[in-house]
Amino acid sequence: MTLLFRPRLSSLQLAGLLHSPPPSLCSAAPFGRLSPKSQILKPPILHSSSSNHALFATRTSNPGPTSDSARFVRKVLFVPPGLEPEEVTDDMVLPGSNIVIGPYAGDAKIKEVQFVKSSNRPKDCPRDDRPEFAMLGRSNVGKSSLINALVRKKEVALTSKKPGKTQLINHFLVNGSWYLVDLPGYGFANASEAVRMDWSSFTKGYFLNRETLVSVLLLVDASVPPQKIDLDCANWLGRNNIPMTFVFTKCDKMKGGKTKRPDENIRDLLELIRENFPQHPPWIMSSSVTGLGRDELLLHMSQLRNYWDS
Ligand SMILES: Nc1nc2c(ncn2[C@@H]2O[C@H](COP(=O)(O)OP(=O)(O)OP(=O)(O)O)[C@@H](O)[C@H]2O)c(=O)[nH]1
Ligand SMILES: [Mg+2]
Repeated sequence: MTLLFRPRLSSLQLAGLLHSPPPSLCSAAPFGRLSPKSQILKPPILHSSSSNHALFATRTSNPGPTSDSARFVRKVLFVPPGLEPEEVTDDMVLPGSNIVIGPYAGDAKIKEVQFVKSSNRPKDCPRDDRPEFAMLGRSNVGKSSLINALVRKKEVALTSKKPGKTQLINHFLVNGSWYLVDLPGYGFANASEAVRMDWSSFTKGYFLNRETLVSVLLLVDASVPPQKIDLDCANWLGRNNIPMTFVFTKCDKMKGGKTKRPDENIRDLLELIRENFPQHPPWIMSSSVTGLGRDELLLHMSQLRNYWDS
Protein backbone atom coordinates (compact mmCIF):
# COMPACT_ATOMS: atom_id res chain seq x y z
CA MET A 1 0.00 0.00 0.00
CA THR A 2 1.29 3.42 -0.84
CA LEU A 3 0.38 6.66 0.83
CA LEU A 4 -0.12 9.12 -1.99
CA PHE A 5 -0.47 12.18 0.18
CA ARG A 6 0.15 12.87 3.80
CA PRO A 7 -2.26 14.66 6.09
CA ARG A 8 -1.19 16.14 9.38
CA LEU A 9 -3.84 13.90 10.94
CA SER A 10 -3.73 10.19 10.35
CA SER A 11 -5.51 8.84 7.28
CA LEU A 12 -8.10 7.12 9.43
CA GLN A 13 -8.99 10.31 11.27
CA LEU A 14 -9.32 12.08 7.97
CA ALA A 15 -11.50 9.42 6.48
CA GLY A 16 -14.17 10.66 8.85
CA LEU A 17 -13.63 14.29 7.90
CA LEU A 18 -13.63 13.81 4.17
CA HIS A 19 -16.68 12.49 2.40
CA SER A 20 -14.86 9.39 1.19
CA PRO A 21 -11.89 7.32 2.29
CA PRO A 22 -8.56 8.60 1.00
CA PRO A 23 -7.38 6.74 -2.10
CA SER A 24 -4.76 4.84 -0.11
CA LEU A 25 -7.65 3.13 1.65
CA CYS A 26 -9.59 2.37 -1.51
CA SER A 27 -9.19 -1.04 -3.06
CA ALA A 28 -7.21 -0.86 -6.27
CA ALA A 29 -9.46 -1.13 -9.30
CA PRO A 30 -8.51 -3.65 -11.98
CA PHE A 31 -6.98 -2.09 -15.04
CA GLY A 32 -10.15 -2.70 -16.99
CA ARG A 33 -11.59 -1.83 -20.34
CA LEU A 34 -10.40 1.49 -21.68
CA SER A 35 -13.00 4.20 -21.64
CA PRO A 36 -13.31 7.73 -23.01
CA LYS A 37 -10.89 8.68 -20.23
CA SER A 38 -8.19 6.67 -21.96
CA GLN A 39 -7.44 9.91 -23.78
CA ILE A 40 -5.64 10.91 -20.64
CA LEU A 41 -3.03 8.23 -21.29
CA LYS A 42 -2.02 9.71 -24.63
CA PRO A 43 1.74 10.43 -24.77
CA PRO A 44 2.51 13.47 -22.67
CA ILE A 45 2.71 16.66 -24.71
CA LEU A 46 5.95 18.59 -24.53
CA HIS A 47 5.49 22.33 -24.17
CA SER A 48 8.34 24.64 -25.03
CA SER A 49 7.52 27.01 -22.21
CA SER A 50 5.15 27.03 -19.29
CA SER A 51 4.54 30.74 -19.48
CA ASN A 52 2.17 30.87 -22.41
CA HIS A 53 0.01 27.81 -22.15
CA ALA A 54 -3.14 27.41 -20.13
CA LEU A 55 -2.76 25.47 -16.92
CA PHE A 56 -5.51 23.09 -17.79
CA ALA A 57 -6.15 20.82 -20.74
CA THR A 58 -9.29 21.00 -22.86
CA ARG A 59 -12.60 19.90 -21.40
CA THR A 60 -14.29 16.68 -22.41
CA SER A 61 -17.47 15.18 -21.11
CA ASN A 62 -17.73 13.75 -17.62
CA PRO A 63 -17.99 9.95 -17.77
CA GLY A 64 -20.63 9.71 -15.07
CA PRO A 65 -20.63 7.89 -11.76
CA THR A 66 -19.54 4.30 -11.03
CA SER A 67 -18.33 3.79 -14.58
CA ASP A 68 -15.25 1.95 -15.77
CA SER A 69 -13.96 5.45 -16.38
CA ALA A 70 -14.09 6.26 -12.67
CA ARG A 71 -12.13 3.12 -11.85
CA PHE A 72 -9.67 3.90 -14.61
CA VAL A 73 -9.28 7.48 -13.37
CA ARG A 74 -8.60 6.23 -9.85
CA LYS A 75 -5.94 3.89 -11.16
CA VAL A 76 -3.92 6.17 -13.44
CA LEU A 77 -4.60 9.68 -12.19
CA PHE A 78 -3.65 11.29 -8.94
CA VAL A 79 -7.03 12.33 -7.57
CA PRO A 80 -6.44 14.65 -4.60
CA PRO A 81 -8.41 14.75 -1.36
CA GLY A 82 -11.78 16.43 -1.64
CA LEU A 83 -12.56 15.02 -5.09
CA GLU A 84 -14.20 11.80 -6.24
CA PRO A 85 -12.88 10.09 -9.39
CA GLU A 86 -16.38 10.50 -10.86
CA GLU A 87 -16.05 14.28 -10.60
CA VAL A 88 -12.83 14.46 -12.61
CA THR A 89 -12.95 16.08 -16.03
CA ASP A 90 -10.01 16.54 -18.38
CA ASP A 91 -9.77 20.23 -17.64
CA MET A 92 -8.82 19.38 -14.05
CA VAL A 93 -5.72 17.45 -15.17
CA LEU A 94 -2.50 19.43 -15.28
CA PRO A 95 -0.88 19.20 -18.72
CA GLY A 96 2.19 16.98 -18.96
CA SER A 97 1.15 15.11 -15.82
CA ASN A 98 -1.39 12.71 -14.29
CA ILE A 99 -2.23 15.20 -11.55
CA VAL A 100 -5.79 16.32 -10.94
CA ILE A 101 -6.22 19.70 -9.32
CA GLY A 102 -8.80 19.73 -6.57
CA PRO A 103 -10.35 22.09 -4.05
CA TYR A 104 -7.24 22.37 -1.86
CA ALA A 105 -5.15 23.99 -4.65
CA GLY A 106 -4.30 27.68 -4.44
CA ASP A 107 -1.71 30.13 -3.18
CA ALA A 108 0.98 28.81 -5.53
CA LYS A 109 2.93 32.08 -5.96
CA ILE A 110 6.45 32.37 -4.60
CA LYS A 111 7.06 35.85 -3.19
CA GLU A 112 10.27 35.30 -1.29
CA VAL A 113 12.78 32.62 -0.49
CA GLN A 114 15.36 32.49 2.20
CA PHE A 115 18.22 30.05 2.79
CA VAL A 116 17.90 28.85 6.37
CA LYS A 117 20.62 26.29 7.06
CA SER A 118 22.70 23.36 5.92
CA SER A 119 22.62 20.29 8.13
CA ASN A 120 24.86 17.26 7.97
CA ARG A 121 22.63 15.12 10.19
CA PRO A 122 18.85 14.75 10.08
CA LYS A 123 18.66 15.74 13.74
CA ASP A 124 20.34 19.07 12.95
CA CYS A 125 17.52 20.09 10.56
CA PRO A 126 15.43 23.11 11.62
CA ARG A 127 13.07 22.29 14.48
CA ASP A 128 9.89 23.61 13.04
CA ASP A 129 6.35 22.53 12.31
CA ARG A 130 6.14 24.18 8.91
CA PRO A 131 5.54 21.72 6.04
CA GLU A 132 8.32 20.74 3.67
CA PHE A 133 9.04 19.10 0.32
CA ALA A 134 12.33 17.28 -0.25
CA MET A 135 14.17 16.93 -3.56
CA LEU A 136 15.44 13.41 -4.05
CA GLY A 137 17.11 11.83 -7.06
CA ARG A 138 20.34 10.70 -8.64
CA SER A 139 23.33 13.02 -8.58
CA ASN A 140 23.10 15.45 -11.47
CA VAL A 141 19.39 14.82 -12.13
CA GLY A 142 18.67 18.52 -11.53
CA LYS A 143 17.47 18.83 -7.92
CA SER A 144 19.23 22.10 -7.16
CA SER A 145 18.33 23.48 -10.61
CA LEU A 146 14.66 22.69 -9.99
CA ILE A 147 14.72 24.64 -6.72
CA ASN A 148 16.20 27.61 -8.58
CA ALA A 149 13.56 27.28 -11.31
CA LEU A 150 10.72 27.08 -8.80
CA VAL A 151 11.83 30.17 -6.90
CA ARG A 152 12.99 31.93 -10.10
CA LYS A 153 16.44 32.73 -8.72
CA LYS A 154 19.64 31.65 -10.44
CA GLU A 155 21.83 30.42 -7.64
CA VAL A 156 19.76 30.04 -4.50
CA ALA A 157 20.79 26.38 -4.60
CA LEU A 158 24.27 25.69 -6.00
CA THR A 159 24.39 23.59 -9.16
CA SER A 160 27.19 21.99 -11.15
CA LYS A 161 27.81 19.96 -14.30
CA LYS A 162 29.75 17.55 -12.09
CA PRO A 163 27.69 15.13 -9.98
CA GLY A 164 28.04 15.32 -6.22
CA LYS A 165 27.66 19.09 -5.81
CA THR A 166 25.11 19.09 -2.99
CA GLN A 167 26.51 17.33 0.08
CA LEU A 168 24.28 18.50 2.92
CA ILE A 169 20.57 18.84 3.75
CA ASN A 170 19.75 22.43 2.76
CA HIS A 171 16.58 24.10 3.98
CA PHE A 172 15.05 27.00 2.02
CA LEU A 173 12.07 28.79 3.56
CA VAL A 174 9.47 29.93 1.02
CA ASN A 175 7.06 32.81 1.75
CA GLY A 176 7.91 32.34 5.42
CA SER A 177 5.53 29.39 5.50
CA TRP A 178 6.97 26.21 3.94
CA TYR A 179 10.30 24.64 3.08
CA LEU A 180 12.01 23.34 -0.03
CA VAL A 181 14.77 20.94 0.95
CA ASP A 182 17.75 20.25 -1.30
CA LEU A 183 19.43 16.91 -0.67
CA PRO A 184 22.60 15.20 -1.86
CA GLY A 185 22.02 12.91 -4.84
CA TYR A 186 22.28 9.13 -4.82
CA GLY A 187 23.98 6.81 -7.28
CA PHE A 188 27.09 8.88 -7.75
CA ALA A 189 29.28 6.23 -9.40
CA ASN A 190 32.57 7.87 -8.45
CA ALA A 191 31.73 8.15 -4.77
CA SER A 192 33.57 5.77 -2.47
CA GLU A 193 31.71 2.92 -0.81
CA ALA A 194 31.99 4.75 2.53
CA VAL A 195 30.42 7.90 1.11
CA ARG A 196 27.61 5.87 -0.46
CA MET A 197 26.85 4.03 2.77
CA ASP A 198 26.90 7.33 4.56
CA TRP A 199 24.45 8.81 2.04
CA SER A 200 22.05 6.02 2.58
CA SER A 201 21.92 6.16 6.38
CA PHE A 202 21.93 9.94 6.41
CA THR A 203 19.10 10.51 3.94
CA LYS A 204 17.06 7.48 4.96
CA GLY A 205 17.13 8.82 8.51
CA TYR A 206 15.78 12.11 7.25
CA PHE A 207 12.87 10.52 5.37
CA LEU A 208 11.89 8.17 8.15
CA ASN A 209 11.94 10.74 10.93
CA ARG A 210 10.88 14.04 9.42
CA GLU A 211 7.29 14.48 10.54
CA THR A 212 6.79 17.70 8.61
CA LEU A 213 7.66 16.09 5.27
CA VAL A 214 4.54 16.54 3.12
CA SER A 215 5.96 14.79 0.08
CA VAL A 216 9.19 13.77 -1.58
CA LEU A 217 9.72 15.14 -5.06
CA LEU A 218 11.47 12.17 -6.66
CA LEU A 219 13.36 13.56 -9.64
CA VAL A 220 13.97 11.25 -12.58
CA ASP A 221 16.00 12.20 -15.65
CA ALA A 222 13.64 11.86 -18.63
CA SER A 223 16.49 12.13 -21.13
CA VAL A 224 17.77 8.63 -20.29
CA PRO A 225 16.04 5.22 -20.13
CA PRO A 226 14.64 4.01 -16.77
CA GLN A 227 17.36 3.36 -14.19
CA LYS A 228 17.12 0.55 -11.65
CA ILE A 229 18.35 2.77 -8.86
CA ASP A 230 15.39 5.14 -9.36
CA LEU A 231 12.94 2.25 -9.24
CA ASP A 232 14.62 0.91 -6.11
CA CYS A 233 14.31 4.33 -4.53
CA ALA A 234 10.61 4.64 -5.44
CA ASN A 235 9.95 1.16 -4.07
CA TRP A 236 11.75 1.97 -0.84
CA LEU A 237 9.67 5.15 -0.39
CA GLY A 238 6.51 3.21 -1.20
CA ARG A 239 7.33 0.45 1.28
CA ASN A 240 7.90 3.06 3.98
CA ASN A 241 4.67 4.91 3.20
CA ILE A 242 6.48 8.10 2.29
CA PRO A 243 4.39 10.09 -0.21
CA MET A 244 6.14 10.95 -3.45
CA THR A 245 5.60 12.88 -6.64
CA PHE A 246 7.70 11.90 -9.65
CA VAL A 247 9.18 14.96 -11.32
CA PHE A 248 10.67 14.11 -14.70
CA THR A 249 13.56 16.49 -15.38
CA LYS A 250 15.43 17.57 -18.52
CA CYS A 251 12.33 17.16 -20.72
CA ASP A 252 13.83 19.82 -23.02
CA LYS A 253 16.59 17.42 -24.08
CA MET A 254 15.64 16.04 -27.46
CA LYS A 255 18.43 13.84 -28.72
CA GLY A 256 18.64 12.75 -32.32
CA GLY A 257 19.22 9.30 -33.78
CA LYS A 258 18.02 6.13 -32.11
CA THR A 259 17.87 7.54 -28.59
CA LYS A 260 14.38 7.55 -27.10
CA ARG A 261 12.58 10.83 -26.52
CA PRO A 262 11.79 12.02 -22.96
CA ASP A 263 8.10 11.09 -23.31
CA GLU A 264 9.07 7.56 -24.38
CA ASN A 265 11.45 7.16 -21.43
CA ILE A 266 8.69 8.40 -19.12
CA ARG A 267 6.23 5.87 -20.48
CA ASP A 268 8.76 3.09 -20.01
CA LEU A 269 9.37 4.08 -16.42
CA LEU A 270 5.66 4.40 -15.63
CA GLU A 271 5.12 0.91 -17.03
CA LEU A 272 7.69 -0.42 -14.55
CA ILE A 273 6.21 1.60 -11.69
CA ARG A 274 2.80 0.11 -12.39
CA GLU A 275 4.17 -3.35 -11.54
CA ASN A 276 4.70 -2.40 -7.90
CA PHE A 277 2.17 0.36 -7.24
CA PRO A 278 -1.58 -0.29 -7.17
CA GLN A 279 -2.12 3.34 -8.16
CA HIS A 280 0.14 5.66 -10.10
CA PRO A 281 1.83 8.14 -7.82
CA PRO A 282 1.50 11.72 -9.11
CA TRP A 283 3.98 12.52 -11.88
CA ILE A 284 4.81 15.62 -13.89
CA MET A 285 7.18 16.61 -16.70
CA SER A 286 9.57 19.50 -16.13
CA SER A 287 12.52 21.43 -17.46
CA SER A 288 14.54 23.89 -15.47
CA VAL A 289 15.82 25.32 -18.77
CA THR A 290 12.46 26.15 -20.40
CA GLY A 291 10.31 26.43 -17.27
CA LEU A 292 8.11 23.53 -18.39
CA GLY A 293 5.98 22.26 -15.52
CA ARG A 294 7.00 24.98 -13.06
CA ASP A 295 3.61 26.60 -12.47
CA GLU A 296 1.87 23.25 -12.55
CA LEU A 297 4.20 21.70 -10.00
CA LEU A 298 3.75 24.68 -7.67
CA LEU A 299 -0.03 24.33 -7.94
CA HIS A 300 0.20 20.63 -7.13
CA MET A 301 2.45 21.35 -4.16
CA SER A 302 -0.05 23.96 -2.94
CA GLN A 303 -2.84 21.38 -2.79
CA LEU A 304 -0.67 18.88 -0.92
CA ARG A 305 0.43 21.60 1.49
CA ASN A 306 -3.03 23.06 2.08
CA TYR A 307 -4.46 19.61 2.68
CA TRP A 308 -1.65 18.80 5.12
CA ASP A 309 -2.25 22.12 6.87
CA SER A 310 -6.03 21.77 7.05
N1 LIG B 1 19.02 20.53 -20.26
C1 LIG B 1 18.76 20.55 -18.95
N2 LIG B 1 19.80 20.53 -18.07
C2 LIG B 1 19.49 20.56 -16.75
C3 LIG B 1 18.16 20.61 -16.26
N3 LIG B 1 18.19 20.59 -14.91
C4 LIG B 1 19.49 20.55 -14.58
N4 LIG B 1 20.28 20.54 -15.66
C5 LIG B 1 21.76 20.52 -15.67
O1 LIG B 1 22.17 19.32 -15.01
C6 LIG B 1 23.35 19.55 -14.26
C7 LIG B 1 23.15 19.11 -12.82
O2 LIG B 1 22.19 19.98 -12.19
P1 LIG B 1 22.08 20.10 -10.61
O3 LIG B 1 20.87 20.91 -10.36
O4 LIG B 1 23.36 20.57 -10.02
O5 LIG B 1 21.84 18.58 -10.22
P2 LIG B 1 21.66 17.95 -8.75
O6 LIG B 1 20.64 16.89 -8.86
O7 LIG B 1 21.41 19.02 -7.75
O8 LIG B 1 23.08 17.27 -8.52
P3 LIG B 1 23.84 16.89 -7.13
O9 LIG B 1 23.84 18.11 -6.25
O10 LIG B 1 25.20 16.49 -7.59
O11 LIG B 1 23.11 15.74 -6.54
C8 LIG B 1 23.69 21.04 -14.43
O12 LIG B 1 24.66 21.17 -15.45
C9 LIG B 1 22.35 21.65 -14.85
O13 LIG B 1 22.51 22.81 -15.63
C10 LIG B 1 17.09 20.64 -17.23
O14 LIG B 1 15.88 20.67 -16.91
N5 LIG B 1 17.46 20.61 -18.55
MG1 LIG C 1 22.45 19.59 -6.05
